[in-house]
Order: sequence, then structure tokens, then C-alpha cells
Amino acid sequence: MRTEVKICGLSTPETIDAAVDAGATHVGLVHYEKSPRHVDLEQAAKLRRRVPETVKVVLVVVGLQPEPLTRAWEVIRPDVIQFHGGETPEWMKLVRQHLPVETWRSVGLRSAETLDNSRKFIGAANRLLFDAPAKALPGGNGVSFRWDILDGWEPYMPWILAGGLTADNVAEAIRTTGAPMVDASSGLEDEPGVKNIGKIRDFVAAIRTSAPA
Ligand SMILES: O=C(O)c1ccccc1N[C@@H]1O[C@H](COP(=O)(O)O)[C@@H](O)[C@H]1O
Repeated sequence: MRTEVKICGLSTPETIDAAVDAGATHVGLVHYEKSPRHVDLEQAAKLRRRVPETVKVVLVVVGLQPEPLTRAWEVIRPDVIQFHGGETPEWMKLVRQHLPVETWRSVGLRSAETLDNSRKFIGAANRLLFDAPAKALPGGNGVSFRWDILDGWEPYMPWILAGGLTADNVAEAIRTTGAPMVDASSGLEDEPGVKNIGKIRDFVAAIRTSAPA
């Protein structure tokens, strides 16, 4: 199956267009003020309108309270909300009941035990997004986790590989883990928050030319 690709932390029309043209299946907008990739609601809504229907828009949030989350959904109308903080399964289930949106949950993978704990998101998340454990930011740190934690894992729900992916390591990452979807952000930048269009193109090309796992 064709590997799905999300390019995250986009904040300009040019980089949105570059990700779409390169063949990304998903584009990510980070709505989190502490991030160098933060976009406010107005910017995010404008960027969202550039994205064709064939590409899904993912809104990344961290511990956003109910009212601002609903407001963000109303203004941006993302296809997916990616919860990247300490959001509980119960809270995510409530969101799914009230908003017509897919929910994804990040899990910082430290060990096989953290992998097993992610079962609690069955029924709350449509997909799990495996990233390195939080550092300065909850995500977007450009750090990979030990992919061997996934050795022998039998996926019980759709999942995504994230954390420190670049054009140089993504083919190996897919080969090693069998990831059906990959997600990259800071590895495609010249400096925090500034995406490089060439790096976006090279990243997607590295996936499309790599042999399937
Ligand atoms: O990108 C951010 O600034 C960010 C902030 C808060 C939560 C998540 C964030 N990004 C997500 O982190 C992962 C990994 O990113 P990277 O490739 O290692 O930079 C990815 O899912 C981003 O969507």
C-alpha cells in the first residue's frame, strides 16, 4: 500500500503548495503558542482554504480547553485533530461525539511499556502517532525514538511514525518499522519554524522511490 505522508508545521502559502504538489497526503498546522510553528486561527483558516479536498488537513493542538478547541474547529474545519499533549482518552471520546472530525493521539515512545499503554486510546483515537518522548516542546523536536521498540508489535489500530524524520532517514525508517504513514516537521526546516521547500520535496521523493517494507 502507498505510504501516507504528513508534512507538519506549515505556516506559509508557498510551503502548503509545495507539500501538496510534492504528493503529501496530509498537511499539518500547529496551533500551539509555544511552538515556533504556531499559526493563529485566522492564518490557519487561510492556509486551510488552499488545500485541495484530496489532501487532508491536520490541526495539531496541545491541551487546548473545550471552548478554544471548538472555536478552532469552527474556524479552521480541519479533517483531523492531532492531540499532542496530556489529553485523556475520555476527553478525546467526548470530542469525537461533538465534532465531526478524526482524532489522532501522539504517544512518546520510551519503552515497550509505553507502547502497550497506548491501548487505552482504542475507541478514542482513529490513529496513534508514535513520536519521541517530549523534550523542550511536546513534539516538533526533531528527535527519533528507538524504532526497535516497535519490533514484533502487532498493530491494533492505524498508526503513524514521527520524530526526527528527514529525507535521509525516512526510507530506512519505513523499511525497519513497516510504518504505513510518516510525519515530519522540524527535519524539513532551515531554522525553527522556517520550512525549506527543497527539503519537503526531497522528503516525499525519498518515500515514493523507496521499496515498500
Ligand atoms: O511541530 C511542533 O512545533 C509541535 C509542537 C507541539 C506538538 C507537536 C508538534 N509537532 C509534531 O511533532 C511530531 C514530530 O516532529 P519532528 O518531525 O520531530 O519535528 C510531528 O507529529 C509534528 O506534527
